[in-house]
Amino acid sequence: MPAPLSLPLIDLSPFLSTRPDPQARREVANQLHKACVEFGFFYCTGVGSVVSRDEMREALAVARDFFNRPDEEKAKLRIKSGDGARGYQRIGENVTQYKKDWHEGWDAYKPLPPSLEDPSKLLHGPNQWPSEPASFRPVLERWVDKMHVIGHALMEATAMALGIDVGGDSDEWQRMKGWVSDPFWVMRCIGYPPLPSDAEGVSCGAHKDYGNFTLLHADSTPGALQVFLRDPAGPTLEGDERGTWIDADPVEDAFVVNVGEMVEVYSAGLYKATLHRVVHKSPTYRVSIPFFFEPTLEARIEPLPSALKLCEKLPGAASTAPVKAVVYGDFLRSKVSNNFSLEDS
Ligand SMILES: O=C(O)CCC(=O)C(=O)O
Ligand SMILES: [Fe+2]
Repeated sequence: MPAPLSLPLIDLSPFLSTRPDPQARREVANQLHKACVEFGFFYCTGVGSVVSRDEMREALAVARDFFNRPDEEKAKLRIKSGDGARGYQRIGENVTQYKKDWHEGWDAYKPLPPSLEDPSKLLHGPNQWPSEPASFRPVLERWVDKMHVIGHALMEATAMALGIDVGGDSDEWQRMKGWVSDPFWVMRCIGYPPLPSDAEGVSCGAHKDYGNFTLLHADSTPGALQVFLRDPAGPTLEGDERGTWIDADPVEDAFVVNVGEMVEVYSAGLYKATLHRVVHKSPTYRVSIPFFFEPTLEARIEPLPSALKLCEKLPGAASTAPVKAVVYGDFLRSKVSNNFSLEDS
């Protein structure tokens, strides 16, 4: 029997070091290129200079403590119909492909300047931070800052992976940096009770992430997150793609990173956003914290010339349909408004 496939591990430390080693960076960029063409997913290690093991534990602990709070307390933070995005959702309120997801969640987005805040407008409300546990907000605000450091490092590694010169002032690298000059980040805390055998959906239905990079930190529960490996001869049909579901079990001190649909656009279809889902059946309460390192709302994301050149060299890996430019904010608004159950019970 062939060994079960697992996602590649990439040590990002050369991109986080203050003393750059060009050869080490080149090697990481090459690994990233291969991982993004083949999987759209990888484990990111070597982040200890940014986030310690204790901080990783603490982030999960405050999220778990929040989910343990009484339902009435969590309900006060429920996502309101106006902003439609920031706050708490009970089990079943998040919907993927018309099926209710078996998880509860709390979502925060980059805050808007007070002059632009308007809770009656999609995404324009304030974040609804819980007051208990008291350390929830300071711990997770620090987390947001740290995820930005890793996000920017991933951006540089991706530029190199696409063959872009990041040392000088190349126009393409300037453009990429501009796209993430003020990321419209999203952070979710997700709590997964065991999936009942009669649930109509799964813990989190199969989907692709829509933005730039997702940095997922989850507790040690195995057999929950699954990634769809595209394979024309694979046993499973998901939408119009054939492939195989593989487990993406947690690796200590590593993030699970995946590329979203915006990377697919600027890499001209070379680095594909990949379907993933959560099917959590074991009898524990699983907690995860995906952080979405996204473009600025105004960024007009378009296929990069270097990516188009690479596609000519790798015709099999590239997208068959031409990839169109999109303004990230427009794309995001269309996605967010589709994500929630319409029931208001
Ligand atoms: O909880 C997880 O492992 C994955 C969550 C996820 O895919 C998402 O929120 O986009
Ligand atoms: Fe996801």
